[in-house]
Amino acid sequence: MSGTAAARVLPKVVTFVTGNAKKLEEVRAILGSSIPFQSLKLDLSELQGEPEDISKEKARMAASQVNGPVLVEDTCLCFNALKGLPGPYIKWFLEKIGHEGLNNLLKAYEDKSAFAMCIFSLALGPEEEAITFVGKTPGKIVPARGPADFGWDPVFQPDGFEQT
Ligand SMILES: O=c1nc[nH]c2c1ncn2[C@H]1C[C@H](O)[C@@H](COP(=O)(O)OP(=O)(O)OP(=O)(O)O)O1
Ligand SMILES: [Mg+2]
Repeated sequence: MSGTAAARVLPKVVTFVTGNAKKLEEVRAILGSSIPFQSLKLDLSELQGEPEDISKEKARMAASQVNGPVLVEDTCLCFNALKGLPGPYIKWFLEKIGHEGLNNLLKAYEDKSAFAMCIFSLALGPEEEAITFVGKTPGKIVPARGPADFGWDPVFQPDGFEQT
């Protein structure tokens, strides 16, 4: 991050740090004007490990770059037949093997169920332990259909919905 970006960060305003424009759009729509926040586009390292640990560490890294309160979000797509994988690694799986490859991963299994998991972490500063919030949506992996403008949306059909 450049020094000028850090200088723009106001104290006591939470900075939502993401490199993903679609994600920012959704968070902005959800938070509205409920809390004062600004966004900062940083490409943070993709970490490995358990999803909650990854999210906490991501918040710590973001807070130390911003030097103030940050909110980060990490999205996992977890296949039950694969014990939760690709999970936090979905970004690279999607990039390398695409929607069809994600379906092929489950060819060997009857169970096509999956869940989308969003983990938000709020860190008040680089030295503070992040507070983590987890939300899960159950569904299943299906051949791609519908709008293809956001990540793995075309292959995930939430339970109780006819659309991906
Ligand atoms: O609602 C969603 N619907 C469909 N696809 C989604 C969604 N939300 C994230 N995605 C994609 C983006 C990325 O390929 C992977 C998560 O990786 P993830 O590290 O959380 O996102 P990212 O690196 O793009 O942004 P960030 O800079 O906030 O880490 O799933
Ligand atoms: Mg990321």
